[in-house]
This record gives sequence, structure tokens and C-alpha cells, in this order.
Amino acid sequence: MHADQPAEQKRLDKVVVEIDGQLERAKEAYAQAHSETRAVEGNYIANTSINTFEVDDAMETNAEIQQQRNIVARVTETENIMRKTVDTLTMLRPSPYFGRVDIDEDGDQDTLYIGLASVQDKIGDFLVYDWRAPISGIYYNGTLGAVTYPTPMGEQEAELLKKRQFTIEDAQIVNMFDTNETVGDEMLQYALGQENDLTMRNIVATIQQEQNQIIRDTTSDLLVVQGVAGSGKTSAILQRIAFLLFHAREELNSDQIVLFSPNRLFSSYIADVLPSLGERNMRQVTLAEFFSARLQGLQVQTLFERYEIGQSETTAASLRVREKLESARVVDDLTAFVEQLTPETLRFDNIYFEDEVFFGKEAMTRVFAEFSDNYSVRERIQMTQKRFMERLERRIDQLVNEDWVLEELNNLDDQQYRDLLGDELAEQVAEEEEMGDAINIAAKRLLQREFQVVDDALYNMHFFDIYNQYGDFLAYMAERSELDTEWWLAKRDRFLRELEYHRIDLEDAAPMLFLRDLITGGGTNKSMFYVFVDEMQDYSMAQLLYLKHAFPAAKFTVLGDAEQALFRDVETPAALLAKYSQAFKATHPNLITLNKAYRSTQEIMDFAKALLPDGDNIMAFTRPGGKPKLIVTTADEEGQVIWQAVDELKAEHRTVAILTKTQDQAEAVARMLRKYPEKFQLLQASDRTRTSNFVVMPIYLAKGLEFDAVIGYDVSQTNYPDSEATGLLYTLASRAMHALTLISVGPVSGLIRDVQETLDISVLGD
Ligand SMILES: Nc1ncnc2c1ncn2[C@@H]1O[C@H](COP(=O)(O)OP(=O)(O)OP(=O)(O)O)[C@@H](O)[C@H]1O
Repeated sequence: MHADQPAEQKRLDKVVVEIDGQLERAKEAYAQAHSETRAVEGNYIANTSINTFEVDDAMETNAEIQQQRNIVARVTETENIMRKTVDTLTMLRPSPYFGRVDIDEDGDQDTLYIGLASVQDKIGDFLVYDWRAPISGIYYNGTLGAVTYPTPMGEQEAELLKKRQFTIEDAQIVNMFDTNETVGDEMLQYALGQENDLTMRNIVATIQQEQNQIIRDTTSDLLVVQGVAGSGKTSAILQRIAFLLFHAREELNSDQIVLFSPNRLFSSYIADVLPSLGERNMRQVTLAEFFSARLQGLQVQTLFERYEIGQSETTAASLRVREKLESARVVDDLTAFVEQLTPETLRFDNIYFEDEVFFGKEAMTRVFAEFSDNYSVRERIQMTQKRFMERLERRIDQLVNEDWVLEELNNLDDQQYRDLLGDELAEQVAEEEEMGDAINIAAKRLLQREFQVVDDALYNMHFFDIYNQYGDFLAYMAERSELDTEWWLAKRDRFLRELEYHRIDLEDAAPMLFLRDLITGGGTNKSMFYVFVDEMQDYSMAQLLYLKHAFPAAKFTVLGDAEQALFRDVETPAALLAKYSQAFKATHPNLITLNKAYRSTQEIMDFAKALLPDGDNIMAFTRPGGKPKLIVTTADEEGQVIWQAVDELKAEHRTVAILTKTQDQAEAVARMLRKYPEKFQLLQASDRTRTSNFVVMPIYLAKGLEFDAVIGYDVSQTNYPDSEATGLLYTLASRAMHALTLISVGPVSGLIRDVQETLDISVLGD
């Protein structure tokens, strides 16, 4: 035991007593705030139900309602604050802190304890500092000696005298030690040696120096993180989000942060991290979901559907077409295409009202043609839109005095009438001396409501047929491409064919949306402040650029691992940064490279590294385990071999996954295990949650996930024939934390044969 442990425990006991006291008071205050809210709400409902139909009393009631609303808002806010305090203190109590630093600032010595949130005593002294406080950076960044930390007045210098780490459970110090490391190995060893469960944990107690740079970067407008498998990229960005929320509490909330994640399973896997840090989750979306929402009614192909198709049908020419559609240059092609559009080649569409053409496309074309082509197509489209909105307005004005309108008005009861006008207007109308004006306003409202669909269609520019226009763009590309004309036309035909089924290929989504936004001038959301893109290697440049266009006010953090690419060649981190910075026109780009892999044992990482041509760059964290196993078997025996491997691994580990190359193979494995005594979950792309500790799934769905033990099914030469599959095998191996077993049905893949010294091999059958 450390000599200081009794003294530290005594200090901890005191902190816990303080927390208990604060918790008790907070609970009381919360209970009081809660009942106050209930009372005020009750009162509010009682008050609002009086007099609102009697127009004479409406003004008075309205003022009263407003006052009541303010009271409700105030008490609800107090209640929320108190609830948050209770939650934070409850979260802290079992383990109030994990670190301590002793510093000397110009002769003044200070001891600081670092935990998940701040605790102050009665006189305002900090018993615990939030891990995100500027001064806490010392704990993560500094080794003993001279250190600096940021203050509003600039960098403050200090000397770091001591750094201590604690493992505290149930308010008892289980372990503590002093370290000179940034964050000592011992604690990390402990954290990484744990068996896994279904959701990711936070890593605040053991954040490493290079991860800390990602977390605390507040200046870059484009932060690119290239990190090897298991280097803590995902962990780092989640703690980064918590950090950003802490630092800009007033200006930023979690709804202004969006994370693009590879699939829904991943979303649920990471869902607990931010709440465990006392923060609300950011928004999460997959690329296909994002595109589908913007292309209402169309189902956008997912990465995985695309991957599965890629296994069967691709030719060099079709790949070139795809490459072009996915490149940054496609934006230039689209811009050029839009510039040369004329009234004749712009695809206007009818606007319908009750199944009849209300504004015809010919009229649209005529109006568009009236505007000078000194204006851009976008400006002319917007002017056309405005012109038709005015026409709609005029049409409504003409109809105001029609008998049928007045009759409809007469048939409204009081409530419907108020609904039609809205409270405020109803009051105004009630005050009008002239009855005729009131009826006019009401009639106009009625008509506006009636023609709302037309107004919406104009507002959303549905008078413009984006699909056929995009088809024309593909034909335009065909005309300009000497080599691939036929393939561009084939692409267009496929696009139009898929459209019949309300489907669209992933590679078409970004260019088509760009085209729409170039022509209509819409599509941007300025309220998003931070955009995170995980698994960046699976995004095309055109897709990333579309995200940049869609969120013009956001700072971007893109992270991934070029080696795990599903589709692309590996790029160096520097080349990646250059490419992204240029495309994003970033003013403060930053690249952070993580080369240390924390997830897997040394032996698993030795195997995974050996698969890669430049694997030597990867440093495995020294955590020993057994060598990965390779079992070579036959088609007759494979069922039995899988079964045995599962038995063995399940005996020792909590989470076990069988990873296959494709969905079909996952289903085949599931059939072989049909009679296995324990339940397992066969996962597919549409699944949102993992509910079992034992799963069967294709590798691409396991991206970003991890398991105590992994079985790699069928690593044979037939299944992984050439070096294109390297990324997949590497991803597969690096999902395993403690144990990895590979099964090959027939001769093993050459990729693995080349690195067989990293494996324990057994050959079964003939
Ligand atoms: N500083 C750390 N302290 C404790 N655990 C860590 C730390 N960094 C990473 N880990 C652990 O290593 C594992 C891998 O982390 P994470 O999933 O964030 O890596 P990644 O780079 O996103 O991986 P991949 O690209 O392979 O999906 C997780 O179990 C995580 O908890």
C-alpha cells in the first residue's frame, strides 16, 4: 500500500461527506422545485381554461397567460438545474476523482484533484476540478517539471511537483500510485484489461497526451484525425464533444453538434458515453439517413448495400464513372452544367392542386425566360419562384369575395374560427370597427390555408424536376467523356431505372443534392456548429464537400483510418490533410496522427500489423495475451470447428463475435449454429441495437465496434483472394480485445500465409 493512502482516504472521506451534504440539500431543493412546478402548471392550466372564447376578455387573458408562461418557464428551469445537480453529485459520489496534481506557481504550492465534475465547498474552494477545466490539462499533458496551462490572461507557467492516480470504488481508494508518465501505464493496463460489455465507456481517467490534443482543440476549423485501429479516435471525439459543451456552455448545446456514424449499431454502442460524463448526446445520423431525409421519399443505398453489390458487379469503366461522381471535381462539372442551362433545358414541373395543374411548367419556363441571362440560373429560378408566389397571392385576392368562401366561413364554429386566425389576429379582428375587414382577413386566411399545398410546393421549389435534371447531367457528362460515353449513359439509365423503385445509388446522392442546391440556392443549415465524421475513409470527397456545403457555419472534425478503407486506396496522413484542407478551404486545418493501438493485445496487434505493408508504424500498447489462432478445416467439418471455437472463447470471455465477409456468409454461419445451446444475435445493417453478448455479423457492420473475442470466419484464399481484402482482414483482427481465432475453409488466404509466424496454426481434416 502507498504510504499516503490512509491520509488520502481521510481526505476522500471528507469530500464524500461534503458531497453527501450537498446531495441532500440538492435533493430537497429539487423536491421543492418539482412541487412548485406542478403547482404552477396546475394553476396555469386552470387559468388558461377561462375566458379564452369570450373575445372581450381575450386581451386580459392573454396578458395573464403570458405572465403564467414566464412563471412556468422559470420554475421549470430551477427544477432542471436542481435535477442536474442531483444527477452530477450522484454520479460523483462513488468515485469523486481519479487524479491529483501538485503544482508550484511562483512559490505558491497548490494541490488539485481532478474528477468528472467540479465540487466546491462552502467558501468556494475547489475540492474537485472538472477534468475539462483549463488547469486540469496539466494532468493529461505534463510530465513532472515545467508546465503551462491556459488562462484568460494567456499561458500560465507552473512547476508540476507530483502526479497521482487513483482507482476509487464505492468511495474507497482501491489503488493509487504516483507517476511521471502523462497518464501512467498501470492504470491504462487495468482499464484495457477489463472484459467488454455492450456499450462503450468513457476514458477520462486515462486520456493519453495525443488524444488530449484532439479533445482540447478549440481553434481548428478542420481537424483531421488519422488513427490506427483501436487508437481511441472514437473515444477521443466523444470526450471532445463533452469538452466543447463544457467550454461553450452558453453558446453551444448538443443539438448543434452532429456526428455522422457508420451505422446504427455504432450509434447505440456509443450512446452511453456522453451521459456518463453528465452531458446530453449530440445528434447522430448515418450518411444514407441524412441523404434520404433530404431526398424525401427516396431510399438512398447504404454503404453496406453498395459494398455487397461491389462484391459482384464492377468494371473498370463503371468504376471510373463512379470515381468521377465521388471526386471533388464533380462540383466543378455540376457548376459548369448549371451555367449552360437554358429555359429549354431546365426541367420545370407542374404544380398541382387537387389533381389539376395549378401552375403549368410551360408558364414556368416562359416566366424564367423573361429574366435576363445576365442573372445566374439560381437567381432566375428564385425570381421565378417569387413571381409565382405573387400570382398565388393575387389569385387568392380575387377569390376572397366568392360566395363559396363566405359560405365556408359561415360554417365555422367559434373554435375553428379562432384556429383559423390564431389568437392574436382573432383579437385584432375582434377590435376592428368594420366587420367587412374582419371577414376579408378571415376569408384570405381560409384561402391561404386551402392553397397551402401550392404555397409549399413553390416554397420548396417542387416546380423543378431535380431527378430528370440530374439524368440530363449524366448525359451531359457522357457527351464530354471520350472514353466512357457508354458507361455514363448506362449510369443514367440505371439512375432512371432505380428511380422507378424510389431508390438511388449512394454515389448519385451528393451530386444530385449539389445540383439541386446550385440551381435553387437552398440546402444549408447554419445552426450546426460542429460536424464530426467518423470512418472518413468510407466517404467520398463529393460527399464530404456536400456536408461542408450543408453546414457552412460548422467546424469539422473528420477521423478515420485509411488502412480500414472499404473502397479506397490507402493515403498518407499528410496527403489526406492537404486534400481535405484544399477542398474545405480551411483556414486553420490541423492534423493529428494516432499511432498507438490500445484495444487489442500485443499478439493480436502483431498479427494485424503484419498484414499491412506499412504496419511497422503502428505501436501496440504492451498488453500481453495469447497468439491468435488459425484453424484450417474443410467444408465438412467447418460447422463443428466453429462450434468448438465458440465454446472455448465463451468459456473465457464475455463478448464474442463471429465476423464474416458478407451478410450471406453471416447467415450461413447462423444456420450452422442453429442448434447451439446459447442464443446469439445475427446482425444486419438495419439493426439498431446489439442485445446479445454473442453475435454473428459481417465485418463492415462491426466497424468501430469491439469484442473480447473474435472469430474470423473463412479466411480462405477463395474468400480473401488478393491484396484488396487486406483492409477487411485488418479491420476484422483489430475488433478483438483479448482473443482472436481465424477459421479457414480450405487453403488459407495468401495474405495470412505470408504472416503465419504471428499465429498458432492447426490444420484439421484432409
Ligand atoms: N486513453 C485510453 N484509456 C483507456 N482506454 C482507451 C484509451 N484510448 C483508447 N482506449 C480503449 O481502446 C479501445 C479502442 O478505442 P476506440 O474505439 O475509441 O478506437 P478507434 O480508434 O475509434 O478504433 P477503430 O478505428 O478501430 O474503430 C476502446 O476500448 C477504448 O476504450
